[in-house]
Amino acid sequence: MADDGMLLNFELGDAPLTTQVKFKGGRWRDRVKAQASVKKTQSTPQDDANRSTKRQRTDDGPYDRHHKAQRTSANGPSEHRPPSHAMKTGLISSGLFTSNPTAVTDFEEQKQEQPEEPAAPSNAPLTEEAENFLALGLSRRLAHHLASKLEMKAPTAIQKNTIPQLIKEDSDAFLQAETGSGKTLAYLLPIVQRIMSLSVNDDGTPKDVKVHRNSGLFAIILAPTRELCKQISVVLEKVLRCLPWLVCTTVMGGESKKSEKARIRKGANILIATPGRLTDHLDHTEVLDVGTVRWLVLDEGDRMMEMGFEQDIRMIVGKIRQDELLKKNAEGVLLEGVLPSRRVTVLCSATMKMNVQKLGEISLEDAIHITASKADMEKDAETGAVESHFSAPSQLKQTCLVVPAKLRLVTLVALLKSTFARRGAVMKVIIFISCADSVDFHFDLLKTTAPPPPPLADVPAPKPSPHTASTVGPAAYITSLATPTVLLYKLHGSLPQPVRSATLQSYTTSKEPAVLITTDISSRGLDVPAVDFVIEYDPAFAVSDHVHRIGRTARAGRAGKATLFLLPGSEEGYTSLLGTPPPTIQSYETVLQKGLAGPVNLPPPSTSEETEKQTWTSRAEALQLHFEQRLLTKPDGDNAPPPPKHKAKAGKASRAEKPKEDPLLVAGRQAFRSHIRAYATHIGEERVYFDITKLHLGHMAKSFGLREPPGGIGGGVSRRTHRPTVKNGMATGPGGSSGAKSGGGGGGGGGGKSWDKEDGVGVVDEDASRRMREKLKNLMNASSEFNLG
Ligand SMILES: Nc1ncnc2c1ncn2[C@@H]1O[C@H](COP(=O)(O)OP(=O)(O)OP(=O)(O)O)[C@@H](O)[C@H]1O
Repeated sequence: MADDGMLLNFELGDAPLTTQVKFKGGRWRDRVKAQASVKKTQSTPQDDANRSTKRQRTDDGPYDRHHKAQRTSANGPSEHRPPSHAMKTGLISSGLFTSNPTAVTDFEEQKQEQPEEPAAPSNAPLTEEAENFLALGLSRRLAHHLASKLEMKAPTAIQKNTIPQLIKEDSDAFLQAETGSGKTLAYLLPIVQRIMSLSVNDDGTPKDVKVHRNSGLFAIILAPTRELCKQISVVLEKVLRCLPWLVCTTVMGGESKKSEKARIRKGANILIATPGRLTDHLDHTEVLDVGTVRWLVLDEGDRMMEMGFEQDIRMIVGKIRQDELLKKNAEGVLLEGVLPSRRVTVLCSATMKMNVQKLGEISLEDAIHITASKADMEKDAETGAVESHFSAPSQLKQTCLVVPAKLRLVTLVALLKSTFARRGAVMKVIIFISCADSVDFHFDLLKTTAPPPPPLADVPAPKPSPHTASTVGPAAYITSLATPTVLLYKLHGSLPQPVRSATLQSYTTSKEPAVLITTDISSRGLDVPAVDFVIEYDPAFAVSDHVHRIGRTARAGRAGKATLFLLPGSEEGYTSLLGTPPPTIQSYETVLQKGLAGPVNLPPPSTSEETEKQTWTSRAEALQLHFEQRLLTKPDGDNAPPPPKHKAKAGKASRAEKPKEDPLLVAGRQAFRSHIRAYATHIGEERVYFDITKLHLGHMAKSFGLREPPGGIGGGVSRRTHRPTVKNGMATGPGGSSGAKSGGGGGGGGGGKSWDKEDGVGVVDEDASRRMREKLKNLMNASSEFNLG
């Protein structure tokens, strides 16, 4: 799974936490009844078995772990609500609205600070009267093709500043502009224009020189993910339709190397590649000649560095330089005057960090910094410094939802339900989740378990694609009378490439409202223009990733909304990093009230009178209870029968005879573990907001439909009382074996240095965290970039 091989240096223990449930409100008799019933419902037969087994494991250390107390509400919503339906029927598993930490933000005060007027789009194309592609130096043929076939009549600001520069000058360039501002065409159009000029005069008449696919490879474009490579190649193919003698091709992990070799042999003028696969071809595909390469574009350069492609990029740059020197003598005549006399490197990113500067040092020489705003460019040229411009498109409406951990899942459902309440208002949503296991789990949880409706006699049923059978399905819970069908999609780096491509294609072209649940694999460059709403259910590992994630909406001047889920307390401080104006902070109660104003379709169907009478709080409780019960259902649909008491106490022997668990429960536990591990990989500067020691694991487990946190997060490692020794970068010490793998409930605790927290949760040091983050990202985003085959 996605986090295989993750090494942890903290111990959260696998002992179950007993959830302290306090019921408030209603009659005391109801409270006592509910308390008694929760004890009964919380203690499932399976839990009993687990607990008794764990108590016998003396090597696991104490299991009565102390958790940091969070600020709890003195008068949460439950204070004034009537006893809910679930309470009356004795079905409560634990108080959803009790013992929750309260937000530190003053919502009322914050509301008043918000500007009333929506901002004008900052990444839209300019007006036709002000600018056009002809004036920027593109040929009539190309400009006409853009206007007539691609409906692009005027450039965007970054295109306006980049195209003339790259057509006239041969200096390296660093393009930095907001997400969705048209950077792809900003670097593609000048390259195509100059290659075209080899064989066509300015007035459109042909030259004597005939350029064709075998004339040489003139440009290489590197991108971090296969999805992005594919997307760039689609855009380029559309542009090249007016110049059919020019050819582009792609090489990327997950595709057949044999067919890639065959395409290279046939000849191409522009190559789009992932760095790993290109270095592989440079090593093994003799026919790949990079001696004529005049442009090297590094799209999403910072991401490539984060993903550990530095060595590959060094190798590619070195190889092009070396072959360039050899080639100059042989074919200099053909290229002279029209193509750049030297290799031009173009770096491209919406965000810039130190690692991009490093990338610049590897590949750029005297690069000019091109941004969408001339004022920024002039300032940078004056000061000689390249400033970080981290901003989201101004028309993008950002909100933060401060949700206590226990209420996260029901709030997500309520948010989606109200999003699709009006037909056609929102067509495409993306939900970002921290790791692949959690994506899998939420996809399975939120999709319907009902069989598909029988096909109508006179309408042939559409043939389901074998590639999307496990990644696309109709959603449950979030549909409404107005929007009876919402399709759910999942996408992450652990899926096979054909599945990834087919899923993305199906999501992009879906005519039904669609929700894509995904990891950061979809955060960079992905251009699905119709995305109206981005939900960051788990915050990004770094604020720059947040900028890219929310940038999947509000593209090219369109409107868009983004909502970030935060936990009450220190996470709220994260909003200070999110630019100006800061996002509006919303209360989860508003979302729940709106989303659960009407009944949620939960089996078994209740009478309409019964569901109509429910309040939003009781609907939320019923929904949470429903999720928890789904996880406790045996695969055959029955609830697990209680095992005989003697078996529960029988220690090891009983483990072999455990009743079969629901796959959803197994997935929920795995998702929880991976999520907690992923949480520890927030970058150092932001860990003050995302402090793993402040997470309430019991509450967080509830958001995975679990009644208690599963074991095995740093499993098998005893509580540390003194520092482990560090060997070869791996921590060893009591209970932790160097190099042991985590995951699947077992595992070890290598990889870190400090274990200095009283509560047994080790602090992850910066270096270990970086390694973990890299590893996680690699696994999430480009797992098979490194498994070329
Ligand atoms: N001149 C233009 N007129 C109209 N639409 C345009 C123009 N240029 C680009 N677009 C559209 O804008 C959208 C965003 O373009 P692109 O993907 O190149 O943005 P980007 O700046 O690379 O974004 P990101 O940083 O998120 O990768 C695309 O759908 C593209 O078709």
